[in-house]
Amino acid sequence: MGYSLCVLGCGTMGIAILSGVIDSLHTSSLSNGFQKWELHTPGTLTPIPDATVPSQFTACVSREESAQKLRKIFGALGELGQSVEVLASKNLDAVKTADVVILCCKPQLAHIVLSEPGIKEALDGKLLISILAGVTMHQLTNWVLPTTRVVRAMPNTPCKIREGMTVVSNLLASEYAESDRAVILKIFSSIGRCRFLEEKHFDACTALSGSGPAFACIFMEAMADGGVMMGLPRAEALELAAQTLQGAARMVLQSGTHPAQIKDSVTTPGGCTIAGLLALEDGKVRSTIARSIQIATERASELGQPAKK
Ligand SMILES: NC(=O)C1=CN([C@@H]2O[C@H](COP(=O)(O)OP(=O)(O)OC[C@H]3O[C@@H](n4cnc5c(N)ncnc54)[C@H](OP(=O)(O)O)[C@@H]3O)[C@@H](O)[C@H]2O)C=CC1
Ligand SMILES: O=C(O)[C@@H]1CCC=N1
Repeated sequence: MGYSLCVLGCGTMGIAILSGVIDSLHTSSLSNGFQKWELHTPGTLTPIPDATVPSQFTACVSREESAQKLRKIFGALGELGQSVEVLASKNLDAVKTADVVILCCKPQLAHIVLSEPGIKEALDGKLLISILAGVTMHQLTNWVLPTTRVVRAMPNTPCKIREGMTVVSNLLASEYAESDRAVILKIFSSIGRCRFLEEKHFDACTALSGSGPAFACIFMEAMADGGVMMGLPRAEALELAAQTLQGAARMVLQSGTHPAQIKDSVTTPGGCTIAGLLALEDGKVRSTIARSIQIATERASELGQPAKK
């Protein structure tokens, strides 16, 4: 029916991706792994298996303690009819039985994980999706056999609630490019938005959307703090801040409204919004936020690279 998906290094991001994908299988009409129905013989509808939908899941970690935690997390998802096999220090067994592998370990461990005896061979002819910040296609393709199809993806933590943003590097030409693209789109579109971009943009994407939830949450927390300063209860202040950011973001995404237009429409002449905006500008908020993306991009480019002497 479907294929076997292995998450190699199932920590924060691995859990976010697997949880989102399994949730999407449960809630979508594709949950049975069939794409559509076909009229084979008159009056008989036969399901066509969807080869882009995963149906078996493996999560790999290094420590048994982490495996125990994952079994609890994914045990709950088992009630949705999907089970995840959790393995500690058994990467080779997992990769051997997988069709598609998502590499989610720390960037500095990538080479060690991929050089474990037998892993290269186990990845032969398979699709390897790396979500590691800073580890380049050039490095990854050097660490596997030429027959392994490698692609980079940069997702973010909201994948866990299927509101993620994932950027995927353009696929290398191969006879599998089209089917790989379909598999990748199925995984990452099921847990949020997904778009393809050239690899040269990856460090910037890592900073903007990969790290972005952390930056957005600093802004959100600060807005809530301001509300608390002015006497709002903490919980309500946070709800107001979060829903306001979500609303503004949805206006941009859904109707294509430019952020400056939204800002202008909120800003009544002589009103309170312009007073607040000027205070923000006094604090150089725009350059501070833009510089944080610049600095994070520069740091992303160093991750997974040999330390400079
Ligand atoms: N966090 C984020 O928001 C994002 C992270 N990324 C990228 O995702 C990757 C993972 O980040 P994150 O999830 O935060 O990190 P975590 O530390 O949460 O997860 C790393 C996982 O790797 C496992 N691991 C360690 N050594 C091995 C090994 N030898 N074999 C198999 N598994 C191993 C760990 O298991 P154990 O606990 O047993 O050691 C752990 O489960 C990084 O490369 C990062 O750049 C990309 C986008 C967003
Ligand atoms: O902080 C990091 O290095 C990772 C990559 C993007 C988000 N978290």
